[in-house]
Amino acid sequence: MELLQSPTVEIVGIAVALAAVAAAAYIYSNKKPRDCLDPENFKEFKLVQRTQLSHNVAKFRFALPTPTSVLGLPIGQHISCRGRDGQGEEVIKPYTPTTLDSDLGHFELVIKMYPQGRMSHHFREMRVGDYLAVKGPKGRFKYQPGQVRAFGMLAGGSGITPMFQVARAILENPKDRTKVHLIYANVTLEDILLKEELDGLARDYPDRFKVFYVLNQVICLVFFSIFLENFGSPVVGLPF
Ligand SMILES: Cc1cc2nc3c(=O)[nH]c(=O)nc-3n(C[C@H](O)[C@H](O)[C@H](O)COP(=O)(O)OP(=O)(O)OC[C@H]3O[C@@H](n4cnc5c(N)ncnc54)[C@H](O)[C@@H]3O)c2cc1C
Repeated sequence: MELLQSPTVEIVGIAVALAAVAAAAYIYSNKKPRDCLDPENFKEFKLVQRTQLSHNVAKFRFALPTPTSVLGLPIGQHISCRGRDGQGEEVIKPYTPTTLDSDLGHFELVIKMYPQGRMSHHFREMRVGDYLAVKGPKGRFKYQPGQVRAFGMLAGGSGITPMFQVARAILENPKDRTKVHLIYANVTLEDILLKEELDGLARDYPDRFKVFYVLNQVICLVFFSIFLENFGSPVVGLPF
């Protein structure tokens, strides 16, 4: 009893308690959020939001286990998604999320659904509350900041999603000074995926990001404007 009441013991006790609190706070603040992907096994993620972007394109948002969880996908890599086609047969296809690990608690896929596409059928049928089986990360390419001075990217249709993922990661990293030039081809204006987001990047990072849209139906006009923008003078003698 006497010992417990001694002021020296009390001070030591308080110091020990404070040190424990400080250590806990340090460990908590340095704890890396747990990755949710498993490269060997499919894991199920719940569809929490589905937004139709055009007649055949939709954005799917899937919840991660907690609001602070991260998917854990290295920049430049993709995931495998498993579903069932119109005949009920299993189908597995690769997709690149448009979200990064800086987006906590969820990940998003922008999917173009083809009328006869097998996995397209699965996504077309998915409703909020359904689960998607996902495995990953997959792929050999992993982006490291400063890897190159500038990226020249060429994408068509839904091939934009890997480019968007890498471009976003580069541009949103204030320590990365890499430049990105993207030529993005589609059939019509309505087919351009993520246009608002790409235009947003071009607006926010004018010195580091340039996007050029190429359309089948107005291809000459677009090449003409690309030429004007880059060389500053009208093109003479082109065959159109
Ligand atoms: C690394 C990577 C990332 C990708 N990321 C994305 C992404 O983020 N978003 C995205 O939308 N796509 C992405 N893709 C493409 C995706 O993997 C699929 O290829 C796409 O969704 C089509 O798959 P599907 O099973 O629906 O079509 P499939 O069944 O493979 O059909 C492909 C095409 O053939 C046509 N077709 C199929 N059957 C017939 C038939 N009997 N007769 C005539 N035509 C037919 C379909 O209409 C379609 O045009 C990515 C691909 C890769 C390699």
